[in-house]
Amino acid sequence: MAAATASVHVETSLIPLMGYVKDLATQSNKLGTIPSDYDYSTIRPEDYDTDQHVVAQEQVIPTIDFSLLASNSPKQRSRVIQDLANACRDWGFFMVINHGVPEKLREDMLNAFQNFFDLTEEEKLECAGKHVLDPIRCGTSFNANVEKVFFWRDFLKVLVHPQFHSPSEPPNFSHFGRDTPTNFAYYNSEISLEYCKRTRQVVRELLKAISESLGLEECYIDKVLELESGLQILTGNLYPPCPQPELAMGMPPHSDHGLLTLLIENEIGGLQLKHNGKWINVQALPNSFLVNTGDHLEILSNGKYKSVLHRAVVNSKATRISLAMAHGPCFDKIVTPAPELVDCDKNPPAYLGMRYKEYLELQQSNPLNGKSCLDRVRL
Ligand SMILES: O=C(O)CCC(=O)C(=O)O
Ligand SMILES: [Fe+2]
Repeated sequence: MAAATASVHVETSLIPLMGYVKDLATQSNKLGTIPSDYDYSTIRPEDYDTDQHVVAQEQVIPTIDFSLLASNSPKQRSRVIQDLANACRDWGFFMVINHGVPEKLREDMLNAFQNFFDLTEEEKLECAGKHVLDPIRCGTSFNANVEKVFFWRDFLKVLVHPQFHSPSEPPNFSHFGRDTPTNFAYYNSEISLEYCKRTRQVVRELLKAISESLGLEECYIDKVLELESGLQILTGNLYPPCPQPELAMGMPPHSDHGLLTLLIENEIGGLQLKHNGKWINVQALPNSFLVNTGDHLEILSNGKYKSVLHRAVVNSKATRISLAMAHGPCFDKIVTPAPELVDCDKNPPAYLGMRYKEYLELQQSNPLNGKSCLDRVRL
């Protein structure tokens, strides 16, 4: 008991010393420079490519019309499944339109996170710097305790399924409520719960279609990975304006741990993905979800669908906020390639099985570095 208390004390004490990028940005923008420990270009030239902002020509990113998945016409549904197969195989990324999640709900979520990031450092302290798998955790960079270079990013991570958490609960968090005439909380848990439910529905439908696209039965992924109690983690990312955006990085190249991540952003772009060896700027269609395929889809599909490498670059003009909703298997599930997709002669298993919880802990407690976590289970 004493040891647990001590370790929490040590970790939380690191956060106020380092501070949030949001506060640092005000000072840096006055000076016109960033501190050297945010200069990503000197430390990771291989990722920096010396041409962070030289990206491939705009390309047409695959778009999936979600409403057609519910189509009565089998022909139309099978066309969307084929589109999903192509997107997962060739890109590991697609945009989803006509998904039915109301625009107002998305805006309310972005506002809730904006309100959270607007809190003072002291007010944020209750959510700060705990263990990587704690249900509510905010901080800066990715894992500031283990990084040599920091990223131009603050975050709030909330576990929202199978247990729903919200930073405005339990009641002792209520002092975060702004002192406005109505004294409403900065983060409305009902709105968050609704958003989580709606995005989970979208993902489970997409995964049914993706199952079919792999030649598996429709509910295969849902059943085998026990998505009824699957993990859902909501991460809000804040990227304040940066006076030297060509030197800093919001989030370094990485793949996501789960199956599919649904991302929305305020109107400011910054997400890039690696496609055919080049970085591509993602320009979101209005009201669309940006969908990344994660490491566990790569494992389950035995490498047929590779998780996409992506990163977030920053800019000097405007604050960017993104909300990434990660969806994964059940925490205790040991995920291996689907036996139906393995053939001992022609297509042997390419990944070892690992409990999803352990995988997540491994990814979150190490520096975020490309697909280094997946490499640990690659055969
Ligand atoms: O902000 C973005 O566009 C990317 C965020 C991201 O990759 C993540 O939260 O895993
Ligand atoms: Fe990501």
